[in-house]
Amino acid sequence: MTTETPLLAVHGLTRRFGGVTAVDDVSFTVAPGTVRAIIGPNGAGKTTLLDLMTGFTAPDAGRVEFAGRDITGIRPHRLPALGLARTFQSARLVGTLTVRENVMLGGYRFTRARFLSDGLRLPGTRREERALGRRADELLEFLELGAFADSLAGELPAGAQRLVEVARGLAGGPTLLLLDEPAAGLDDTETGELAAALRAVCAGGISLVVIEHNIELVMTVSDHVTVLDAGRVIADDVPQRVQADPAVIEAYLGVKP
Ligand SMILES: Nc1ncnc2c1ncn2[C@@H]1O[C@H](COP(=O)(O)OP(=O)(O)OP(=O)(O)O)[C@@H](O)[C@H]1O
Repeated sequence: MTTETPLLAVHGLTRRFGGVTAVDDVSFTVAPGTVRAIIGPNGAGKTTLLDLMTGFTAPDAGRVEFAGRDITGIRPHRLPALGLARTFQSARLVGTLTVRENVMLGGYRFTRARFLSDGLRLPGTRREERALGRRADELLEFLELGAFADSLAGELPAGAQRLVEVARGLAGGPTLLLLDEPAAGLDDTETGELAAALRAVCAGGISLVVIEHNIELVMTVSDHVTVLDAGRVIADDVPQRVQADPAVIEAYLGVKP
């Protein structure tokens, strides 16, 4: 891969559900160490697009390349080993586990061999677990969450929980992390802290794709923004230009500016 090669390239992705084209010929790229936000009104196709990029849904047309390799239709559990991780709106933290344990969960590789060695508690497994714990502590320090490592995740404020989800996403050492509405339910202060953390992650060389409704977060963290409406890309530009784009304003507000 050359420095010009995008880390992620989405070409003409299309997915229909009956008469609805949820994602309609969508293309974009993500360069190494950059942030691309995907925004759009409710029902625009954002979640379907994320599912298409991560093998949870098969496309009717188009393809996805990651680090120069075609990953279209790949089984989702194979992605972490390639360096692609994802957070889920529907899979928040395990409230009854500590923050450290939650982050460690993101680093496990669930294979048949692993299942057996874990069950037998072999020495290699214990070594690996200690390494995962150290990695979790490093990530928590990096995200300024070290003081919470032994707290139960369910007892943390919403903003800190969302940062722990980012740490869990990073635990497997991805080069690309896809975040599904990381700012949902956060107040302005918490959103600002999340934005700073995401910029720090990116400065460390990790690329991000962020699906988000919170425009404040999108404007602060993104290098590029893709705007979807009814499955189609209606804008693809830097945040300042997207914010001023008449088609984007119309899609969001339902009025011509
Ligand atoms: N499994 C499915 N079966 C039928 N229709 C679906 C399915 N998944 C999504 N759709 C439809 O595809 C379109 C895009 O949905 P999608 O959830 O991807 O949008 P979204 O931008 O993520 O919306 P939101 O912001 O509300 O989460 C919608 O019209 C939705 O009803």
